[in-house]
Amino acid sequence: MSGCPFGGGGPPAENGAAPAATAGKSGVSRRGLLGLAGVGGAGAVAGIAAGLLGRDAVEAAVSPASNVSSAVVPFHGERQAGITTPAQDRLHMAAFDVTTEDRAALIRLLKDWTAAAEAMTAGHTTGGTGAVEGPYDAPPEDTGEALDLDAGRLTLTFGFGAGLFKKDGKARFGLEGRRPEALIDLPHFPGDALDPAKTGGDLVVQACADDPQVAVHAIRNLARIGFGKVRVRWSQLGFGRTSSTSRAQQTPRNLFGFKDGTNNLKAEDGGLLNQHVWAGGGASAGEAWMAGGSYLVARRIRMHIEIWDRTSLREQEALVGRTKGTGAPLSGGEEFTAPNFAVTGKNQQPLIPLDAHVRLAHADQNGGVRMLRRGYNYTDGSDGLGHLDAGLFFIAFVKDPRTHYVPMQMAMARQDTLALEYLKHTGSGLFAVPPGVQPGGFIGEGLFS
Ligand SMILES: C=CC1=C(C)c2cc3[nH]c(cc4nc(cc5[nH]c(cc1n2)c(C)c5CCC(=O)O)C(CCC(=O)O)=C4C)c(C)c3C=C
Ligand SMILES: [Fe+2]
Repeated sequence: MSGCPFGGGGPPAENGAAPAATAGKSGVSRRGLLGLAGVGGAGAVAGIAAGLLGRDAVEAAVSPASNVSSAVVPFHGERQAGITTPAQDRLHMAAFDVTTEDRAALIRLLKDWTAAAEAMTAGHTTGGTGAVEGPYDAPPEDTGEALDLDAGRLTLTFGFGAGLFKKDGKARFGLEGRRPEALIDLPHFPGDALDPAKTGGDLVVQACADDPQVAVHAIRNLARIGFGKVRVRWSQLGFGRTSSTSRAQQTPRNLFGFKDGTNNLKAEDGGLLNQHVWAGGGASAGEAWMAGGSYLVARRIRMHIEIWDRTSLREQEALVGRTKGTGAPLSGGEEFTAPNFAVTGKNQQPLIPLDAHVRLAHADQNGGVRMLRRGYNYTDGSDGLGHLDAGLFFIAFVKDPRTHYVPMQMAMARQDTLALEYLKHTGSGLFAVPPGVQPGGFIGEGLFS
């Protein structure tokens, strides 16, 4: 761990941000604010900070969580971090229902979340006084469990659900005409067994980090800041990324034991990202705020691992269409060899079966569309019937879910034997992820301008 993340060097960021060194803060220290506290008391600090110094000064005054990580992923940038930035190993995602109907309160929340996200992704505590420097008789501004931990490459990625725009037939927050057409209500897919308590949400926050405590701390503090304005609808912990988002990363494995993420879109795929991941400005002026953003599809997919574990290796490989050991396609070669769907074996049957997952998911079968997958394994205890509630928390970022997710999911739900016999979708969400935040701006600013 090194010195201040705003002062040091750093590699170029992959979210279009300047390196940490130039991302830029003026560097008012927490100690400086505490000096003010001596004049008016710590309680006055918040008022001074919020009212007189302005948000930049408050942001700059965040207190270091202790050591500052060299592993800081810049929060600011053209795109939000947590999409093409290298996938970390831990996830805590939370969806929130917005309980206030006050537009100003919602904007205030997004500004407060921005300030907290800037602080936490830099390895700092939240608020002007952090976890232990505030008034003794008031709850601390930061919950404290990340003290002594570094930034852990924390990324916080924010998205807006359909319920932010309209709920129970009523437009909300003056956002009529601003809902992007691509932010559809996902259709019911055959076999869906969605739990309403694990589905939907007006806002989503994806927290990814190297350390689960860092990710959990981040969501917890955002929920605390949102008290009285938002309520957690569902949250999901994940471990063991199930995708690579950079060619520098080794392909990880899912809970079926297979390499997952081999043929994922990766940060290095520049032009393809424009084609398949980054959203355009939409057909109407009202949705221009989404240009450069993306759409996040989340699906909680339970895997029937006990049945899988009694399935032969031959059958497992046929279901996936790749070998379990190396991840090579069944048509031959090594992990990154392109699958050949035409080649047949001794019995004239295709080496990659017609119902294999990789065949049905491949761009050739889906009008050329691709997606950037960024999912995680999960286990949430057991179901009381002797089975683990385990699976894959599928996350994908796509340019437009109508073309880049729904048709592929529909085909899988109908024809993919892996999906039909071994998977059950129990939760779901679709969120519009706005472009990145610039210094001095706030999350989703364009939506409110
Ligand atoms: C609708 C999209 C997809 C869902 C849902 C999905 C679920 C799912 N996938 C696996 C395991 C693997 N998937 C692999 C490849 C793959 N999967 C999708 C899409 C969905 N998967 C795509 C687009 C691809 C790439 C296809 C290609 O272009 O070749 C693989 C192979 C390795 C890889 O390329 O990543 C595995 C293994 C599980 C277990 C699962 C649900 C629990
Ligand atoms: Fe897949």
